[in-house]
Amino acid sequence: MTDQETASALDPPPDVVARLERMKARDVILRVEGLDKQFTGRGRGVKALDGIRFQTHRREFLCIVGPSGCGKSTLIRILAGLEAASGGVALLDGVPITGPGRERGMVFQGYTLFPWLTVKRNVMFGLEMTGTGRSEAARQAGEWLDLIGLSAFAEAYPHQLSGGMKQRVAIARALINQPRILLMDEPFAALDAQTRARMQAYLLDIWKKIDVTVIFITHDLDEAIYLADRILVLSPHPGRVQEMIEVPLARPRSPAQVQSAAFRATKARLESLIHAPTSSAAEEEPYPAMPLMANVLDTVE
Ligand SMILES: Nc1ncnc2c1ncn2[C@@H]1O[C@H](COP(=O)(O)OP(=O)(O)OP(=O)(O)O)[C@@H](O)[C@H]1O
Repeated sequence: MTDQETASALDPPPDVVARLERMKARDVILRVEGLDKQFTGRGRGVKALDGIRFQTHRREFLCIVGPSGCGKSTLIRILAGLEAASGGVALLDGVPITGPGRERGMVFQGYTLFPWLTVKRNVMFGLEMTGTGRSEAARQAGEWLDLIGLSAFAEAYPHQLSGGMKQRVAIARALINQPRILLMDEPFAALDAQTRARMQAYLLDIWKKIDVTVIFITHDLDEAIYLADRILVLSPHPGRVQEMIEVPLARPRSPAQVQSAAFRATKARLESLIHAPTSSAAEEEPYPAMPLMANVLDTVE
């Protein structure tokens, strides 16, 4: 693809423009203004985030990508209220985030189900914690288990489930409290490629059916393009907003779109941003040349 072909493939077609316009006409649900994070401690401090600024609209699917160490997890932990910012503010429906809250659901990479509770009790947990009676919590958990196709496993324990099933339960557990935002930090990274593809399609299916905004961190550019309305690209050392990219692909998404010019152009654009040389002083050192081990007498290349 020439640069010109890439540029024109990045222009969304009219139906995608119209959908993105409808999305931007919805209320802003999350506004992040000048967010900084400085880790202090023994030795020198680390500036993880510097002046992060963006906003998401209700029912948007926003992915966040960037090189390792650019502060993606730090950012989502601040949005979850698990970490305090050093400066700036994140506002959910206009209210500053100062700690965890039930209007934010979370799904992380590690399987975070309680191993000593059954699948159904895991899903009920959030409701019971916020004061819903056990029978009502059980009724709602039953509905969610139907929705995620795991009713037959209601009385099973997490160790009896596959990785994909565990993450489906984790998603149901996060959504049962009807959060405004679902925060996902590499939720499918530990799954094999086939299960991961099924989980992506499955997540889009749920997202379509309920009123929730998704913020999804991933290392996988194909995953980001397949899922997102827009992709926030961060640069490292310290993490800064590099670009917000509108994904020029129609919905519903399908695996066949991976072959399209728009998909390939978006991936090329993301790769050029993420692998661009940085002028930062904290740039990674090249690996030193490695000597052969003393007992290696021939070469393999
Ligand atoms: N608790 C902490 N104390 C000190 N430094 C930290 C802490 N947590 C993260 N950092 C530093 O902040 C920077 C951003 O880390 P973070 O884990 O948010 O990046 P990331 O983009 O999620 O990385 P990865 O893609 O590898 O998961 C890194 O330089 C990291 O070493």
